[in-house]
Amino acid sequence: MQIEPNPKGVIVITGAGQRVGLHCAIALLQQGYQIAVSYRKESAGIKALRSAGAHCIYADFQSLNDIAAFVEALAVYPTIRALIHNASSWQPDPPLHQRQPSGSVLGQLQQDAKVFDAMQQVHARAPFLLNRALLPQLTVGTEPTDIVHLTDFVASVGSSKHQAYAASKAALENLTLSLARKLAPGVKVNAIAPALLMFNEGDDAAYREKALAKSLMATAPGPDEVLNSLLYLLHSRYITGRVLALDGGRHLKLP
Ligand SMILES: NC(=O)C1=CN([C@@H]2O[C@H](COP(=O)(O)OP(=O)(O)OC[C@H]3O[C@@H](n4cnc5c(N)ncnc54)[C@H](OP(=O)(O)O)[C@@H]3O)[C@@H](O)[C@H]2O)C=CC1
Ligand SMILES: Nc1nc2c(c(=O)[nH]1)N=C([C@H](O)[C@@H](O)CO)CN2
Repeated sequence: MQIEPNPKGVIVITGAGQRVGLHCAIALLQQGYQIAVSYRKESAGIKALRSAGAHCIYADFQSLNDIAAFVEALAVYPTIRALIHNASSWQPDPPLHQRQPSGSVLGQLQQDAKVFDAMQQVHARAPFLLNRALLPQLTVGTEPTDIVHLTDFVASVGSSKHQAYAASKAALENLTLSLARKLAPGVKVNAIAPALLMFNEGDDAAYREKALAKSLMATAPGPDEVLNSLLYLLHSRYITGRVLALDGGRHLKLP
């Protein structure tokens, strides 16, 4: 079965059950786009999106079977206006090991590899696979369409505690460049690289103060900043292969 094209088009957002993804999905629905999202947790956000008319599809992007099922579920749309890769897991690196004479090296490597592989799978492999699989639907019409990768400020400067996460976001930034070359002029491919956008529930006052002090603007601007950047990219007919920095001037803050 194919779904009648919505005049504003279909926007696919991954990981839209909460926070930035949810905020953007709701706002874009209100602007008249048809929205299809991926989720893992059946959250209040997903229930709200479903009742507002969004197409909510279960997918864990560490699983190739789930990625295939997600692509198959999206086959109901003959065309896709934009594909927004927001799904992400901010996992810290495991603690550095003290080598024990009797300890298992393999066990330690497995623990480290689990985090590294998870980060690459969610942030680099899944977008790479989805971009290729959904390309036919992104290249139907004559108007340019969009792929947007949500990366991170740390992709360009590294992170001592989230090395695997930062490396995987750097991989995604590099895919932005390759894909922009490959797909122009039919598809614009850009990245949005935020520094701190919003805190997590358990972040204490000391952490918040330290995190805020890292940027010149010294604020946590919230998800609207990403929405505004997305709309800017969707409305542009010229920007491709760029990384939009949403970092409050953090690049100018000396350590
Ligand atoms: N928040 C911030 O301050 C910053 C955010 N960013 C980036 O902006 C984007 C949005 O951030 P934010 O809203 O905070 O992200 P969150 O961590 O709050 O949410 C990300 C979403 O990704 C989904 N997800 C996680 N792992 C998987 C997986 N294996 N397969 C499929 N989906 C998965 C989650 O789904 P579910 O809930 O269903 O499990 C979740 O809804 C992310 O790409 C993030 O890296 C960058 C810098 C700063
Ligand atoms: N997927 C996520 N990525 C990131 C998160 C998050 O909660 N989920 N949070 C951050 C932090 O806000 C950081 O920028 C400052 O502490 C980074 N990435």
